[in-house]
Amino acid sequence: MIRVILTDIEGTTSSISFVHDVLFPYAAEHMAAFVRERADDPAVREQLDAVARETGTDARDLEALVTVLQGWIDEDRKATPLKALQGMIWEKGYRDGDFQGHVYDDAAGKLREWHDRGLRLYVYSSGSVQAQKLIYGFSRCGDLTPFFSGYFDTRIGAKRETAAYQAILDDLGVEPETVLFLSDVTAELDAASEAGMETILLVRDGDAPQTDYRVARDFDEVDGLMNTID
Ligand SMILES: CSCCC(=O)C(=O)COP(=O)(O)O
Ligand SMILES: [Mg+2]
Repeated sequence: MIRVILTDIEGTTSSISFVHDVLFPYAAEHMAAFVRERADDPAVREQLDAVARETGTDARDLEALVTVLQGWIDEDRKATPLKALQGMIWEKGYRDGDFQGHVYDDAAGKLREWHDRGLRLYVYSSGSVQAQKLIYGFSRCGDLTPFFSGYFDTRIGAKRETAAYQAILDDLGVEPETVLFLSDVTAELDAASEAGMETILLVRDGDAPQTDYRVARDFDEVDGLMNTID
């Protein structure tokens, strides 16, 4: 019986285009100024040092670090220091009202309903925990953060690695078959099911791929499929 729902963000609760056409360009536009202005802030410095270590770049060469980070944004690299810096940059955009977090109506409705039914809800995204709290806290459907019991990002591991899902299970202290993982990426479902979790593939747009996974078009269909899982 499912007691915990672990959800992906991009392509699952939220549209891919919001992340790629609004969030990523905003971070790209503001990255250089942010790094220049905030490089001495210990939280920012920690991430810049991590970028420098990972790439062999001089940690004091801010322009070179920005070039690396812009390249990572362009290739959608799920690198923890980039994700941390993006979260810090997006905070201003949300607070200034430049954009609201995109969450599908069906997702917002079911998150509330599942929470009220006593299910425990968690997020697992490549976006940093700060970015996760922002997209749900400043969502177009209102503040959804009260529905979540916790958040996981790439600091627990990469989303296509089984070890990350095992680490999440250890952290939650629950049996794998009581956890339902929702994602639009089959490689992530492969890793989660290898760890013993139940899974549903979200296909928000277009044709469903040939797959053995349960497929849902939205969270109303997820809710229906959940009843078929023992
Ligand atoms: C937290 S919103 C930004 C999401 C993000 O940065 C990203 O790379 C998408 O990752 P996901 O694991 O949600 O597909
Ligand atoms: Mg996704």
